[in-house]
Amino acid sequence: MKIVNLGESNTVLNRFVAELRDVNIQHDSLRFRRNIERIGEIMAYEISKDFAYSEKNIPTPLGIAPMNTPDNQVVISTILRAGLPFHHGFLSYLDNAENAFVSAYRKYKDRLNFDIHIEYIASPSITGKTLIVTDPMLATGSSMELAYEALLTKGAPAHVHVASIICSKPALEYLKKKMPENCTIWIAALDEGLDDHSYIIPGLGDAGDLAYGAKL
Ligand SMILES: O=P(O)(O)OC[C@H]1O[C@H](OP(=O)(O)OP(=O)(O)O)[C@H](O)[C@@H]1O
Ligand SMILES: O=c1cc[nH]c(=O)[nH]1
Ligand SMILES: [Mg+2]
Repeated sequence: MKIVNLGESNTVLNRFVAELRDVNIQHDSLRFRRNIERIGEIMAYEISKDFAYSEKNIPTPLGIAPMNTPDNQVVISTILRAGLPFHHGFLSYLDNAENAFVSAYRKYKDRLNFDIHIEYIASPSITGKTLIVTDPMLATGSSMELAYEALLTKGAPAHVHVASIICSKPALEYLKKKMPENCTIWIAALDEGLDDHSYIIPGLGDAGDLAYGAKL
């Protein structure tokens, strides 16, 4: 397993993450969604450096241009709801990828305890493919673990990329144990811990609500 924290380098990515976190900026939901999307675009570009490439002869109006292009069959998979703008960012750059969607939500038994429910999955076969599972937040890591388990009912991927924006240290430790050896975890920030409601501290709050509004 490999872990890549893109936030460790000083790039414009860190400004997009800062804007997601900033209470004075994050309530602009259009900007919030677009920043998640922009981070998806950057992460897709970074992950594409891990793909397998082969040379193809591309016909131009004036001749033949030898070009190295990727050969991986990619499936971008997203955990609803907060994953949607992230998914779109990935799809902007990996536009010939296939797509999968999984629903995961926290059902609170009381203020502190919850189960995660997976009720919906729409996915092509993932056998032999490069599976990218995207979700902007990894708090306990349970939604990612359960979504990945649900996706395994659709085949055995050749490689798995977990792509997230803010990951808590406990979630990273948890996923190191739960995800397979052929997995790379990509994050943009590693935060210290969780509050008693299992929200990431300092985190950004509720990504789904900030992107799409409060739910009942
Ligand atoms: O690592 P975990 O402890 O499982 O928490 C992370 C999950 O929480 C968020 O979704 P949420 O359940 O808030 O649903 P939403 O996107 O519909 O708001 C986030 O997008 C993850 O799916
Ligand atoms: O910090 C958190 C935890 C779960 N879901 C979120 O959107 N944020
Ligand atoms: Mg969710």
